[in-house]
Amino acid sequence: MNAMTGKKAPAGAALRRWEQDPVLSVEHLTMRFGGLVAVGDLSFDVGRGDITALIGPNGAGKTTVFNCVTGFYKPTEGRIIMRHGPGRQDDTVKTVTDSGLRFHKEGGQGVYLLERMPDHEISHKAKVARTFQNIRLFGGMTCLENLLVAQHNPLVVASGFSIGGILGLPSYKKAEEEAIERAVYWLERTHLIDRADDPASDLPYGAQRRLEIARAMCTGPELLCLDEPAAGLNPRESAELNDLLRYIREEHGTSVLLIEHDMGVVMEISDHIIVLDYGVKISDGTADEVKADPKVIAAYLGVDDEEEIDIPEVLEDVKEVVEEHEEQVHASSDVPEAQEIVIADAANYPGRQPVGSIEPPASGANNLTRIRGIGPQNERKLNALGIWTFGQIASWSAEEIRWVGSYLAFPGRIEREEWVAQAKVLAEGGDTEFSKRVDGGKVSSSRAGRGPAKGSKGGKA
Ligand SMILES: Nc1ncnc2c1ncn2[C@@H]1O[C@H](COP(=O)(O)OP(=O)(O)OP(=O)(O)O)[C@@H](O)[C@H]1O
Repeated sequence: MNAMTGKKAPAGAALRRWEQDPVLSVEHLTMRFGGLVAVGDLSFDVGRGDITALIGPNGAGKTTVFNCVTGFYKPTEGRIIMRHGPGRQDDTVKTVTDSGLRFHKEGGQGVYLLERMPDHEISHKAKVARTFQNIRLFGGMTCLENLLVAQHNPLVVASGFSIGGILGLPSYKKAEEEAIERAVYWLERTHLIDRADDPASDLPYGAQRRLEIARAMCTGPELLCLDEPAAGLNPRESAELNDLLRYIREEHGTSVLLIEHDMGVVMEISDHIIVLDYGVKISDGTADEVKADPKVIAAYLGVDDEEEIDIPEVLEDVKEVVEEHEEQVHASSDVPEAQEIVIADAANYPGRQPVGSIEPPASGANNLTRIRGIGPQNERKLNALGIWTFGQIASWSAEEIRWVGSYLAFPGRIEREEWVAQAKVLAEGGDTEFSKRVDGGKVSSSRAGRGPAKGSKGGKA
């Protein structure tokens, strides 16, 4: 079956590379919103290991396709097949379709019918990861924390849904170490390792885009779906993005499906381009084929030679996009649901505070995320140790610094001694450059301002 046409390829007709070995096939996809047909009877294949671009004018239906593939929308009609392992696996696809099951996997192979699966299964079982048009990082968490939270699922599984975690089982410790290793790897690959301890909302726009990709890659996807990854990037950042996507494909064999308006990016890196207009496919082929297609030129690339670009207007648009984005980051600065805290080596804790003080001291807790390098995840772990105030951190002994460093298992670039120095200033009621930015709302934090953590709870020892 040919996903482009929905028909069997005529005898003798050579299948395109992406038709022979598709990681994803979208077949006869239709999505209606009331009377509006956002996507109509759309079929295409995404080749394994390819960079595939979905392009088209505004409102063509690209994001709707992404939302159907990643389970945010249930399609009105159609089938979306994700495959692990080589080839079309037509027999398995038929068996799964006829059986009414959602997927079948065996050995290294698997067939997943995404239109039947909830979004969390699409990411964890079918291994499809995505980024969004408007960045959706946890702005108040550090870069490293954002990448650890993305791997929440394997950690929960390794902890036997928390019981093992509380007991500090080796499987949990190992999974935690692997999660950190993976996070550090992707921070290095995306040139963000020096910002590991900084809140995500404190990064420049282009760096946040890279962090989103790093976060998606931490889940070990087979297919990475990127919604306008180059939006708002300057030419240097766009070139870096191209290199990163090529690296992801070449070194990890991850297939990439992207929506992109930046034709420089699309034409340079895409192996395969699908063009939509009004929810319908108007072209499908290599960059050279699509560029030469009169339908595409008419619908999309056809810019009148006489037409002049109004630079001030473009800059105004960019400003709007950036402002909208900043609002989004601040809006999404909530900390996701807390995980159980593990204190595996509690008996050897050299600190003066009792381990596992669940409640803050009567005098109130400080907002420890005003210390640069302590994000909300670390703050919770410190609270679970009974550390609630700047004064406590300011008085850490060298031994305690070492112990806490290993407890947090946090390969931060900001030395613990630097935390202690900041804590000393804050404990005296002073400010640091960073705390001023937190207090001024310029950096998202676990909570607003300088005051005590109301209703804050630590984990169990
Ligand atoms: N949840 C929804 N409810 C109603 N209409 C929707 C919904 N989502 C999308 N649409 C409509 O479907 C059509 C396709 O929208 P979509 O966002 O998929 O286009 P797009 O190609 O991604 O556009 P852009 O490039 O501007 O992001 C548009 O007319 C849009 O208004």
